[in-house]
Amino acid sequence: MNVTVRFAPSPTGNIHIGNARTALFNWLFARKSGGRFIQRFDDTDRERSKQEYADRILYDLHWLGIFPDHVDYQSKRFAHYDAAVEKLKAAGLLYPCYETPDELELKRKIRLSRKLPPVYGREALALSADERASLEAEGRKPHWRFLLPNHAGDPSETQRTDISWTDLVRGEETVDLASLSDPVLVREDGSYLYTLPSVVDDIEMGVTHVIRGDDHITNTGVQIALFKALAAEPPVFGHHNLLTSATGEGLSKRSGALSIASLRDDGIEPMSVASLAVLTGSSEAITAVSSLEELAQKFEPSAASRSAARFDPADLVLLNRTILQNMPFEKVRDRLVAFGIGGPQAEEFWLAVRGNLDRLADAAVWWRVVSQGTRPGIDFSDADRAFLDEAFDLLPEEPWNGETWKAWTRAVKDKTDRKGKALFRPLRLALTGLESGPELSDLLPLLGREETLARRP
Ligand SMILES: Nc1ncnc2c1ncn2[C@@H]1O[C@H](COP(=O)(O)OP(=O)(O)OP(=O)(O)O)[C@@H](O)[C@H]1O
Repeated sequence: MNVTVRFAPSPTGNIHIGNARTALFNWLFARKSGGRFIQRFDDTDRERSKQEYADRILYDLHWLGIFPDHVDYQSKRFAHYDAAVEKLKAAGLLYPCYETPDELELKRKIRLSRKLPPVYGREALALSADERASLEAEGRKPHWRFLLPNHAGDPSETQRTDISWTDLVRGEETVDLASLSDPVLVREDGSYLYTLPSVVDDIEMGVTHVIRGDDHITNTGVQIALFKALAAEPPVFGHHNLLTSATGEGLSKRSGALSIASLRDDGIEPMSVASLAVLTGSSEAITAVSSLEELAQKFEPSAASRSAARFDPADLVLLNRTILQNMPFEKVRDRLVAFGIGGPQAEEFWLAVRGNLDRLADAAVWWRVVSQGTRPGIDFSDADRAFLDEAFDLLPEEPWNGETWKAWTRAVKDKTDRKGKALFRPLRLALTGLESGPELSDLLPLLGREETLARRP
């Protein structure tokens, strides 16, 4: 089977980590099966949708390593939706309704008081042509509902009409259509709600697998009915659990919380974000994965758990450390240039400091420590000062390499009465101005003898 998946956000804000989970699930699924990934913008709401947001979403996806095979916009496809509407009307499956929101609310209350399910009672189906004409003469415009294939007779019947599918993530799933109102597909002003354009596009774009958040499970029941009403075979569906904030709040594009842009601005590596977005809330262990190819190997949709999972950004920093620790120089060479890190020592420098970084930008601090000379102005005690004097006198001659530090400190230990922390701490402080940091055996050759001597307090 030629797999085709899609990611279909509304371009109404910056995507957040939950949206990224959906995008990545689709991307990894496509990569695993050699399939296609369609980026489709659900921009039928012309008021709220903006091209600027669509561009930002594409930028965020590229940053994560997702490069769609095709990009499309629903706002360019209204003719296709209009054609589907005509088909449904001709089949008697889309019917005009005239109730105002207040009238609907009243009907809902009456049904509840009669202990009936609070669904739309299909009263508009019974309207005659004359009744419809007079409602329209009053100035009412119809909205259009899809006649769900449930208890085609009296909606007050309690008979169930189940729609079932085998979910890629959750296994057997069932939605009882009898518990749902006939959904509105077209509003009074002629604009489309999400349901119909999504199904028409999935059919016409040959989407074989719809993978999305479990906020869509009920929609899927309705959409499967709509696929069938349009004489199409429904795709395979998969619904993964949603991510929440660390304190359990839901995420939304409008709030901006945990947006991909904010994590990027915070200096987090794309693979830290991708690893955590995919592995959180699953039975897979959370580990730092270094490429999307490797993540695709680990990815198993059915490993996602059924309940919402908290996304803790503190975990990102831990993953980031691991990812940077294992990052080869070729992968960061160009990015280091942006921090002024380059030249013949750059690779050696990277290998010396990469184990000590929370974020790539931290490398700039170490570059300054190594290349610009640090005169930390540490107030050493007289005893430390005397010790350091003796130690600096013992600095080996060049050439220096990874063994120089060991040779030097061995000589210092033999000559002075110091060992352990009493020996290493003042040396580290004198050389870097800091109590901790990269291995001095790695830093020393980068400094060179002249610069090291210049740091003698
Ligand atoms: N918190 C979440 N965790 C995982 N997936 C999510 C989350 N929120 C949305 N999604 C998924 O992201 C995809 C795009 O959805 P959509 O554009 O509706 O985003 P949203 O953030 O829910 O919307 P809104 O613009 O209303 O904030 C959908 O497949 C949806 O299931």
